[in-house]
Amino acid sequence: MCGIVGIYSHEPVAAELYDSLIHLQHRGQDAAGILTCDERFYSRHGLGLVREIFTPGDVLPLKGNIGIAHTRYPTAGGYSESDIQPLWIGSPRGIALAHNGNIVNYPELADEIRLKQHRHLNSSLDSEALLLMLADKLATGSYADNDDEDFFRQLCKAVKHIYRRMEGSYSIVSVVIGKGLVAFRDPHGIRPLVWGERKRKDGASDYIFASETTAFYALGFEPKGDLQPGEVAYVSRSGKLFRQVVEAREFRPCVFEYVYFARPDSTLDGVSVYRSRLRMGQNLARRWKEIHPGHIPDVVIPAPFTANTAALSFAHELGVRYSEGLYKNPFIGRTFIMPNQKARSRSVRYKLTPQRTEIENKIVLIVDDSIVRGTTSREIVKMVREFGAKAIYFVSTCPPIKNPCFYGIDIPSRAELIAANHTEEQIRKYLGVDILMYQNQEDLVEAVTRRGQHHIKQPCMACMDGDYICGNITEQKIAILERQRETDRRSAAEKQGDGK
Ligand SMILES: O=P(O)(O)OC[C@H]1O[C@H](OP(=O)(O)OP(=O)(O)O)[C@H](O)[C@@H]1O
Ligand SMILES: NC(=O)CC[C@H](N)C(=O)O
Ligand SMILES: [Mg+2]
Repeated sequence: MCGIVGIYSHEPVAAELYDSLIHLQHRGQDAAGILTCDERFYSRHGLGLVREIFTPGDVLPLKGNIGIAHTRYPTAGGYSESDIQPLWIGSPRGIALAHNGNIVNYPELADEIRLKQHRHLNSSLDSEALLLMLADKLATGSYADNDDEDFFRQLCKAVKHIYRRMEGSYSIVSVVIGKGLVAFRDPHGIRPLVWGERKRKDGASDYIFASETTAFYALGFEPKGDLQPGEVAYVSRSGKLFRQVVEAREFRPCVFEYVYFARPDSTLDGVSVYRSRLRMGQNLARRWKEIHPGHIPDVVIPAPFTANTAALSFAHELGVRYSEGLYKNPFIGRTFIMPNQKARSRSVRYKLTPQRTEIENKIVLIVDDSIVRGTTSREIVKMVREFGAKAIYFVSTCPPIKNPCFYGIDIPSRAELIAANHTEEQIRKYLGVDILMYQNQEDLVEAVTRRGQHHIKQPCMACMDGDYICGNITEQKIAILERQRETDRRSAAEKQGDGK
């Protein structure tokens, strides 16, 4: 679930792209890159966290008033330098691109590119196939010609072709040398893409397109909303904004953005992430009272950080004390998006410290946003037991995750999903808790859609209900995709000298 950003400004953009990446760090911790342009591209990238990769001395020489940046959480390919984004090519024109999402039919498209078009793919990234297809369709015309309307028409045709051929999820920011900044969102709107405007004193405007609104306030951009499913936006070199929906299909924004991925201060597709998490906690507490009326805990403790918001409303609804009984070291990153199981397991104990005063001799109810592999929950329960809890209840604001995601969350195989292979009773025993309760799917959707100016009828929750909106995901295809990602990851881990 990478973070992407593109900025068109009247001043150099590199520093603002860096600042945006800091505000999108929660979406990807593996690698990051910044690319700017004037008459040529300037780029800098590396493996690791944004602060580890760039020094001011790296960022300031990146010239130009237009640029894009990316923070990566891999869902395809490996973890090597060649898979870092933004990607760019020099012919035709000079086009660069950053991608959030995952292209399901990448293997077929890659074969076509290699075997039929005899073109070279320099990475194992699905995003590269998208870049080549976009470049191909923009190959006519010249960058000397200055007709922005003409270019936008050509761009819309190119993106429409991508919509017809590329199955999966993709929110894209791109720069075309000599032309300007481009952004588009797949026709189902699976991954988020928001935009903002900053009016200058001279009346001109700067524009930003990003995965989330998180950096807008700091950079002085006013949030203007979301790109619609199937919408293309273009800011020409002279600063004119063009927007057009070229092909909308059934809108299916990913529900897991609200559950876990997005930062709580973001508003995505008209719904406040923070408020949706409060409603998740409220709905879950109402069910708890219905299903387990005699089991009122002494204290409600979140599995920090993401679950904090839902735990707050859960405790409020139950009339029980909310307590930060597990302290999370803020300097350690998110566990779930770490690339391998060894790193994830090690990390839970390393970053969380139980507080005896909040746990000992108490009936503790732990709220987490999700139980995916069960790594976090099992480890936390052990820690809370060690600190003397009398009984432990565990609730998850996300229903059981039983199916792989092929649209941008790196859970591509059922083998690693605890709920795909175990009953709730088995999971309860595995976690070592007295009561385990999951949110149900209806209550989750209700929590996301209850308020806000939005058009969400049914979010994508394929990981819970198996309803895959695109990519012709059959049982046979699932098996192929599971094997393929497993091979990718294994070879990446071998290169890193690390087991899975
Ligand atoms: O069942 P698992 O595979 O362990 O995954 C689920 C856990 O991972 C995430 O936390 P994470 O530590 O990534 O980050 P957070 O601080 O945002 O909660 C999520 O919030 C759950 O706690
Ligand atoms: N999480 C994402 O959006 C990943 C984008 C792209 N598929 C990659 O692996 O880099
Ligand atoms: Mg967590």
